[in-house]
Amino acid sequence: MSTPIPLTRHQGLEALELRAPDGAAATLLLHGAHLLSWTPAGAGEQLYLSPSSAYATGQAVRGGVPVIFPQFAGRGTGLRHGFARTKPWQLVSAEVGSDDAMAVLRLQDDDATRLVWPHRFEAELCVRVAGRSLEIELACENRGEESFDFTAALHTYLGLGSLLDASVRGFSGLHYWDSIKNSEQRQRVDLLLPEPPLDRIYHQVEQDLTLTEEPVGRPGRRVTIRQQGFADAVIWNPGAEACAQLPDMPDSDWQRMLCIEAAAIDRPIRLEPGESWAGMQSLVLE
Ligand SMILES: O=P(O)(O)OC[C@H]1O[C@@H](O)[C@H](O)[C@@H](O)[C@@H]1O
Repeated sequence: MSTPIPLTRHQGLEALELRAPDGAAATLLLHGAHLLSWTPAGAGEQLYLSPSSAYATGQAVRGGVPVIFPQFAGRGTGLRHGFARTKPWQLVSAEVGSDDAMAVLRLQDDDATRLVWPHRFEAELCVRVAGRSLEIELACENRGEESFDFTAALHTYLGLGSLLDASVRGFSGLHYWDSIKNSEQRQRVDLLLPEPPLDRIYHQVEQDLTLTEEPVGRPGRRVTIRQQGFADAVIWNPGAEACAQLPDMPDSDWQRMLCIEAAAIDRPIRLEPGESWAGMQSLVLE
């Protein structure tokens, strides 16, 4: 048995409040299919959301989980980080099940998207919360008559008490592109103590990543991050200087976030007519 979730409004935009029977919850905007909030059952907010973010048509929200499609960053001739994060998506379904809450949103090509990316496509984003877990799945189908390539990411902003207490594990032996040093590097140790500015694209990420926060005298936190269908993982923190240049983020908030993104960048996804692809990022609060 399932119960439909009604559309509501958040910051003046259409939104869905997902709440599973066990209390796990998430807030999803139709604008950009942007996930703003994730609170696992019995726990607090896990995502960073900028208090100075804009909520307006054509603008991207700073924080939560922006959907990056069909272009990652400036790697192409299209819009930086693609158009998906600034377009209105359509509601396909949203319901509370016996042990979860789930929503599916859809984006199709239109005159505006074909102007910047001349392809016919149908993308879907599915968000599911249950207990201590969050699953975000992005899928895309080629609805046209020619093949196309795209890059994509689920640009997850994890919220932190303090970056100083945070570490990430799971990168040992991986090669990465350091976008700040503009060079390819290899990570030898497993442990990453984020020292911003940090902007890396790790390749061939097959193992789970673990974000740990260990504040002195306060309870710690561990989130396991798994990805499927996405070969790369991006770690990004702007640091003090670049954060001060961001109009939609308070100057000191780089200390309160770390982006861990499931991404397909290094080898763009190629879809032949009629073909489809799906990639998922799942997060579990231990
Ligand atoms: O400011 P934007 O467009 O949301 O991008 C934020 C960051 O997104 C990350 O994914 C990129 O690796 C960074 O280079 C970029 O600065």
